[in-house]
Amino acid sequence: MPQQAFEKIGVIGAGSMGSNMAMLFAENGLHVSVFDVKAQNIDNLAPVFRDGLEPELHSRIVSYKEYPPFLDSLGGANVPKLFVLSIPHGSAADKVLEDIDNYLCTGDVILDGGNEWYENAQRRQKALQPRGISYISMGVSGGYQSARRGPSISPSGDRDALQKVLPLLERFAAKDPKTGQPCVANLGPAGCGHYVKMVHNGIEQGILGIVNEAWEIMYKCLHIDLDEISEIFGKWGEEGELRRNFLINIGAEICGRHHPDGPPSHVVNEVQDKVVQDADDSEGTGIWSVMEAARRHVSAPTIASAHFFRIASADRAQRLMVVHNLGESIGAARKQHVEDAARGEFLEDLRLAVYCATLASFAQGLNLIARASEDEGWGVDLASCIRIWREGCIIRSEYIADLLQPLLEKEGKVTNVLTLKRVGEEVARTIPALRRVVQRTLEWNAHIPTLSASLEYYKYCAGKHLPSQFMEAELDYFGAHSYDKKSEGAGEVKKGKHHVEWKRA
Ligand SMILES: NC(=O)C1=CN([C@@H]2O[C@H](COP(=O)(O)OP(=O)(O)OC[C@H]3O[C@@H](n4cnc5c(N)ncnc54)[C@H](OP(=O)(O)O)[C@@H]3O)[C@@H](O)[C@H]2O)C=CC1
Ligand SMILES: O=C(CO)[C@H](O)[C@H](O)COP(=O)(O)O
Repeated sequence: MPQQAFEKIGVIGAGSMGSNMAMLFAENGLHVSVFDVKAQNIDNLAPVFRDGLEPELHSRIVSYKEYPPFLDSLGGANVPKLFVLSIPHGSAADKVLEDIDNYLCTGDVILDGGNEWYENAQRRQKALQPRGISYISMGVSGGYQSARRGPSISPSGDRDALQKVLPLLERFAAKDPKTGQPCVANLGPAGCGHYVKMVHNGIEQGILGIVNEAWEIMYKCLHIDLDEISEIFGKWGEEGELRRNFLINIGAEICGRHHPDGPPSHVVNEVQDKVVQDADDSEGTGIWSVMEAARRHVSAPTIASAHFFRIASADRAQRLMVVHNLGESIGAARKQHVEDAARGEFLEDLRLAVYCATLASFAQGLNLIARASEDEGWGVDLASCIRIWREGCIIRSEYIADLLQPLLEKEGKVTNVLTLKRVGEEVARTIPALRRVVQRTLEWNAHIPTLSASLEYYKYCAGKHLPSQFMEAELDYFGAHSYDKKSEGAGEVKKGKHHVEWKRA
């Protein structure tokens, strides 16, 4: 029997995501109650909702500074309620669940829309399930603009509860402009929705690094002015391999944005070169993606290099001490003179290099999801991940989605995206451009941790004879770690059978 759909939703956490989702829920026919721990945050919402919503919807959202009236507005302690949490990861959600515990009852559904560590989500789901309360691990992507207009959503958890809320989430989610399909899918059991969102952010971190490096090469090395870079990014984002690539599209807008008042100046030029959200622990997904890749033995150097670059960027004061110690020239990108004709050719190489490296970031992320899904028995469908990332999210990239979705749908279970024939053809077609860009920009001393790591990734993944032959011998020399012999074929991922007494102890 179909369950009665919810008519009300309680949004807990009225920050940039929560407040915008509240308005979108109101537009999707729900009565919305909003709560935040800080009274000031609730006071700040009044003008936001007044200006952001059509007048006839104003009465659909009511904000609360205390839990009891907030929870009563949703029906109180004995009526099944729908919540969405949009708060920082970690202890905040545990505190919320503790605070509202007396009001929770069988049939309640809690959508955790934060960037949560998947094991926290699994723990909460396990604790609430015996009481008939469904905790849904719900990745939400696309930043606050998408929270307002339609995000990409990766929910997972109790199947019946998800069945009940999926029609609402399908209305709420971004729609693929090609097919009109909502960018949401039930990804599997508890925790994996947050895992997929974590990896989305890992891939995002890789692409942010790649685009960042392309920007420096154009701006600092080739001395292209920002308005022209805006046009270049604009063209890249219109057609070809980078079409409708969100981070390229917004790169065009960022480079073209001038201060409206005063003498002409670009906003991006006043931005300090620090990315701090990993280092101040406000965001965990980048860190966890790197940890998970290492823990599950999945090679993900594009994602990891972008991450370590960000960490080094965060503490500018410490960096300046290193600059003082090592000298300025070591870390400074150098200006180059490139003839006009050669410049066009180089920019085309750069465009393809950005694509080739972006494909590496996707491959690494998908391989990580595949491995985690296998380890945990989640059964995550990689094609569904690509489908829900087609619109509304930060890593949306039409060409890559058009390439990967049909391949993954056809193949079903894939453990390594680089083994797919069409992906191989794409890498073969574009890696020469990536190689040329890395080669030249290395000479220019540009910062290219992510581009160069992506090149090396392809090189070692496609290496028939790796120098690790020598590494294995060294490991055997000092650690008696033993090795497999070439004559024995590929063998398993297991300790070898042979040891040589290289030197007596
Ligand atoms: N910003 C983005 O682009 C995206 C963010 N996310 C995730 O969504 C979640 C919310 O992000 P965002 O809106 O950007 O963050 P904000 O900091 O803007 O909002 C979080 C809100 O939750 C409040 N809060 C903190 N602790 C509690 C609590 N225990 N109970 C109730 N409210 C609480 C905060 O109050 P206070 O002001 O006191 O801190 C704040 O108002 C995070 O998990 C984030 O990682 C997901 C996708 C995109
Ligand atoms: O979740 C997000 C987008 O999807 C948030 O924007 C988040 O802040 C991204 O952080 P990071 O780049 O550190 O992963």
